[in-house]
Amino acid sequence: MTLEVENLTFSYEKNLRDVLCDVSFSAKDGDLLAVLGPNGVGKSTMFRCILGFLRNYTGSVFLEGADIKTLDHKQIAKKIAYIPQSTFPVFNFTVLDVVLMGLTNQISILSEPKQQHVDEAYEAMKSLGIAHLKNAGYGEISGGERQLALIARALVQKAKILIMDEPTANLDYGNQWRVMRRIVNLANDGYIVILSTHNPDHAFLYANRVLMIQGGKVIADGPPEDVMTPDLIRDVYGVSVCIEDYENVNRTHKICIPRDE
Ligand SMILES: Nc1ncnc2c1ncn2[C@@H]1O[C@H](COP(=O)(O)OP(=O)(O)OP(=O)(O)O)[C@@H](O)[C@H]1O
Repeated sequence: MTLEVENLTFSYEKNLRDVLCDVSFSAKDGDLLAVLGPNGVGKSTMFRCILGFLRNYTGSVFLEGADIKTLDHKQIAKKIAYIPQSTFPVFNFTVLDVVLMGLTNQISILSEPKQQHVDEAYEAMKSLGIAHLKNAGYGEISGGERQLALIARALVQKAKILIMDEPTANLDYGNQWRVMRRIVNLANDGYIVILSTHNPDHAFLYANRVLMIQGGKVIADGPPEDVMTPDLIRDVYGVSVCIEDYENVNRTHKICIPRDE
């Protein structure tokens, strides 16, 4: 699987400033790409373009060589699963219903799901520690639990590319580690994972590549240790950091995963 983004340029309204400007990058099997950048620089907008939600951009997005604009949402959903930043519920489905939506390429949400699909959804929920919530209303669980439900929904979709918009933003410390470990395992299994995060530790420790975005432009793309220098972080975020703590970390995927309790 390959994803190629070429010279992506987008503005929400004609004659307004470009939110994305000439963004180019590519990702291949096994990449865990962390997209970093301050609030409002265009990370979610870039994801929406890649996913085909926004189409009036210039430039191109190629999914396995096919221009994404030629694919409909179902075709895209077979290859890309998306975890949105907002977990706000629109309808009060049960948690199980929401997770089953990840299988809508295989089942109709209007018919009764097969036991096999329910089992699959249940296993995904169990692996994320939310199986006990299966009959709870999606609108009646916490923000972190909703985020885990959306991750479970993406997992059952079995798409080889996962685009995750701040997937750990609502999670407690333990769940952050568990979800990051799961993400790393997926990348080790050959999935392409592209995630935005405001947690530089996650990017530094787990990603094999970091894309730094500022003002809608990619200002750096490379291994974390090359991109996340104190100078660049000061330029982008206006804060001084010390990265010495990471110096002795063997930043390979497997070693940085905390051991199971
Ligand atoms: N629907 C919209 N209509 C007009 N402008 C929008 C819309 N959505 C986002 N924007 C603007 O586009 C810019 C980029 O927003 P985007 O959500 O992509 O940023 P982001 O990097 O994901 O930010 P954050 O880290 O805060 O989530 C911002 O200036 C935002 O105000």
